Amino acid sequence: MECRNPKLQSSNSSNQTAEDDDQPTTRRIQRLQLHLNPPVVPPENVLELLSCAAKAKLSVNTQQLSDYMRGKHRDIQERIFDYYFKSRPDLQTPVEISMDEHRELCMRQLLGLVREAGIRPFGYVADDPAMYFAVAEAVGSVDMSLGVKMGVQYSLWGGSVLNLGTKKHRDKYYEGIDNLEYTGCFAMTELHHGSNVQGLQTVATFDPLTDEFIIDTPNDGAIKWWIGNAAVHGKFATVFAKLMLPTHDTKGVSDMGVHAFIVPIRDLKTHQTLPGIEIHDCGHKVGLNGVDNGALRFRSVRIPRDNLLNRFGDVSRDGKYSSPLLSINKRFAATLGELVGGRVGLAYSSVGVLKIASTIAIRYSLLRHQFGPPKQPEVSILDYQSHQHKLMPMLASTYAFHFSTLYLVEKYSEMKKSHDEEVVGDVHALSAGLKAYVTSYTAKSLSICRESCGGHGYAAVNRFGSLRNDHDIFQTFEGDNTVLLQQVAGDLLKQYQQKFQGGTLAVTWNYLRESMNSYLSQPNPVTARWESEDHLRDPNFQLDAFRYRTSRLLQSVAVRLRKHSKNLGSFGAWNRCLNHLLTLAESHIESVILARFIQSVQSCPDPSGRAALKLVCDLYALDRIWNDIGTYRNVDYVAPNKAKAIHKLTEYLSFQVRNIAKELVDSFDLPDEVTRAPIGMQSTAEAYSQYTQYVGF
Ligand SMILES: Cc1cc2nc3c(=O)[nH]c(=O)nc-3n(C[C@H](O)[C@H](O)[C@H](O)COP(=O)(O)OP(=O)(O)OC[C@H]3O[C@@H](n4cnc5c(N)ncnc54)[C@H](O)[C@@H]3O)c2cc1C
Repeated sequence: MECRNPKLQSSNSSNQTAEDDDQPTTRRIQRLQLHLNPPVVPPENVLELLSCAAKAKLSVNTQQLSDYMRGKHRDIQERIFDYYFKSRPDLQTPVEISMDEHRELCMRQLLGLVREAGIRPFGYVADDPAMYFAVAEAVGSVDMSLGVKMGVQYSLWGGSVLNLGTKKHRDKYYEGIDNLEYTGCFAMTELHHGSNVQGLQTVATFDPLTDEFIIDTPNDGAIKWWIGNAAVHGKFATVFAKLMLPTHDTKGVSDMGVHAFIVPIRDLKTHQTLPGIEIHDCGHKVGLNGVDNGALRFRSVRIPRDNLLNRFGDVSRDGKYSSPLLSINKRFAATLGELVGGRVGLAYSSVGVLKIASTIAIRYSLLRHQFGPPKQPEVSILDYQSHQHKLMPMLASTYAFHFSTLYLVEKYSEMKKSHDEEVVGDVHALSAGLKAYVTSYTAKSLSICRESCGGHGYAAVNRFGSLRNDHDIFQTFEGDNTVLLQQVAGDLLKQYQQKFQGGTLAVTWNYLRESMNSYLSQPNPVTARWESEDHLRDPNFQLDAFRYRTSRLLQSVAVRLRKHSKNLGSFGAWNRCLNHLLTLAESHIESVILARFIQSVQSCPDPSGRAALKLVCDLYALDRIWNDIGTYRNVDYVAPNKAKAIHKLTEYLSFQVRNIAKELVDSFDLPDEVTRAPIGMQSTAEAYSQYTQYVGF
């Protein structure tokens, strides 16, 4: 593509002069840098990618790019779309629907999927997680409430039985969970405690006389709250409660920590609420009203000893406790660790939502024409620089997240097979970080998409309202994002300490080994001034910038924590540095996302697709650097001239991406039934007519 930005051209040529002035030193430092930070992309490949991306007009082979993107599980997604949109259009969710009708419809949608379309998600939870996440993404795009309801049934309730229970539980419950006879809930959260799971107050006391546990809600704060499937459809609940064992000392009982128990809540035949259980409806929500969230109170509810999900801790007939894990903290970590699948699914589905929203917004922005030069046709609103600024980095991020969440799913599947400790650690931190980062980004982007479509973006039929309302809670459930980012920061600090004690680093953190070394020296004053397009678009520079920032944040927060701990204690010091820690976690996740994106660009077999991805990847990287330019400037990693060049190039790349924006959203390969917004139809010729028909013309 021709460089149509004269300012950029002149700045590039002047860069050349600046570099030439200093050539011998520059080369020496470059060599030194290459030694310290081996390049992720060999220089000859960088040139090839750049020359492709710089061609006069990028022509994208949508089919090939789409084939590269869609991965292995497209067939099952097509089966799901065919079922809901072709065979059973009566199961589609209308734009206007009451809460009660929506809940019933959602249940029928799920029953239809399992019993009529013959898709059995539970088998995938057990044996093929990547397939399960593909199913979840597809049903979520039919109706996000359906995606969440399915998640509650199979990933949360079913997953707790599979992952926290043992063979006896699997034998007894698998079939019923799979065929939806045993509908169930995952009852962890209480009125007074959500994120702080160790603060739960529900108790399960062992009664050795009857060989039962007695489940009790000791006060109003311990009422289980927000429990999906509880208000209407659930027959069982996995209840998280403190396990109390009788002792022969003065205390009388001993608290063994939070464990999970299967508690029947409704009669299997009559569906009546069982004795001792009180259920109320959490009522109408901001979104996801197809899911029946309820509140549960237990009054001395007796369940057999066998209902303890006993993989990480068991109680014998005579009331003795045993566990392969020695401390309460270890058992707690192992229990929660088994639940990361939900986070992986949310991160993955959130990218699906972002694809739908950005597709609608970009297609409409191409179609919509407003104003123009005097006496000339009006221009597409996507030709406005401000509009490109709103939507093109978002499109680039969507691609970036696509590849990183695919990677997360791969890693999660590997973890489920190998149980390798290093992979487990990596998946825990990566799933927490990506879930938090991606869902927060998508939530913000949904508002930007609505706004970028003007008034028509506000019509419910054009989807942004329901997408935004339904998706919003992705930031909170399965781990609040702010809390999850702290886990990532905590993990980074642990890795940092290990590094200085000579330990090994987990896979995703490996880069710290090199970048911490380069961090310890001051930024190079010569490279800080390099501003040529070739340099700024070199993935080695981009990754180095991301990793440098993370290393610096990590090193400085470690020093601050140490300093504040002396006076404030570790809790107070952590709180004093909290914003710093959150920035560190985000910075690390951005580095991981960029590294995956760069690898995915290189692996794309089709040259036209590779060039398009390279362009989009550069925009992702430079936009993020520009967003945080203050940090880079403060430490002189980037000199003023380079900061200016980064800004100019980011705007120019947005403009270049705009020119292939249609092909890039088409490559997401979302059928019109999935986007469903009249203003976001694939064929722009139809968009206005669909919309006018919808209102009755
Ligand atoms: C629609 C919906 C469905 C749900 N489904 C289920 C379900 O099926 N089963 C279930 O068990 N639960 C469910 N939940 C509950 C959900 O998991 C909790 O809402 C979530 O864990 C957060 O807990 P909380 O709401 O108590 O928020 P809190 O933990 O009270 O957090 C409130 C705010 O405080 C901040 N905060 C908290 N701790 C810290 C900290 N250490 N540092 C900094 N900031 C902090 C958070 O960032 C947040 O902004 C659901 C909730 C909703 C709304």
